[in-house]
Amino acid sequence: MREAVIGRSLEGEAVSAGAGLSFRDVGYSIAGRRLIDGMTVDVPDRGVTVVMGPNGAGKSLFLRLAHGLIHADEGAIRWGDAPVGRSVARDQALVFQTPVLLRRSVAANVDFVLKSRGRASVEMRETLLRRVGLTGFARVAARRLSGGEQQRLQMARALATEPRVLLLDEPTASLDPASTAAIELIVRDVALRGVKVIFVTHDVGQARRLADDVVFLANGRAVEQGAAERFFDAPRSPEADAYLQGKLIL
Ligand SMILES: Nc1ncnc2c1ncn2[C@@H]1O[C@H](COP(=O)(O)OP(=O)(O)OP(=O)(O)O)[C@@H](O)[C@H]1O
Repeated sequence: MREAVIGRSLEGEAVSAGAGLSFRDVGYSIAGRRLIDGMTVDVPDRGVTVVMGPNGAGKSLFLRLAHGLIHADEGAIRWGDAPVGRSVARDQALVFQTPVLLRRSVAANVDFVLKSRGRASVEMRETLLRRVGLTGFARVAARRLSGGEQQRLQMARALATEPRVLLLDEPTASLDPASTAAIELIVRDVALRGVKVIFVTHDVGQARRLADDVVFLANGRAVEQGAAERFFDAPRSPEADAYLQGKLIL
């Protein structure tokens, strides 16, 4: 079967860009509809950046633009000194809400990614499975795992690429609190190891637990960004204020 790409990284290939992300006046339209509109964002090169905003705000498009999966019509997107592009994307892993896995064993799922980097070994696989709390699951068919376990396996596959940047698009949206906590632990561990994390979520509690800084989007624009503590204590924009109070923004 065709392998679904969840992230790419080429060992030994130097990428000059630092992990700091900047959007400058970025525009993106589909069929004449302006979905991202003059978006300017600066994301620090360390820690966990949480991206929040109402449905349709442009969070997924933001991640896809940042990863180079789609291309801006206007403006500039850079990671450090380098424009977003293939060489930068190779240093990143992107994890979606719905796990994208091979219909094979847990071990085969991790080995596939390790092999693609020429570094498959039982030891590496076991280390990765331990990091995501799946020790002892190697021979289990991936499709037999619970939703939370599948998402942890997807995290192991992402980490197998040794990304410098981990982009997560609502990875816990369909998980129960225990599975959500497990993913959050992994995310914190990854960030402590120096990997830049950009995490899209609707869950304000989760955002408070994870965020070092926040980017808040509404209507295809970044309406607010900055340190998490300040954002949650005193949001400056009416949109973020309404969102944090659970009020619908149209
Ligand atoms: N391929 C596409 N074709 C047309 N419109 C699109 C496409 N992809 C996204 N959009 C529109 O762009 C807007 C932003 O979409 P996006 O998926 O980034 O929102 P989001 O903030 O991630 O929303 P949600 O919280 O619901 O996941 C939405 O109005 C969506 O309908």
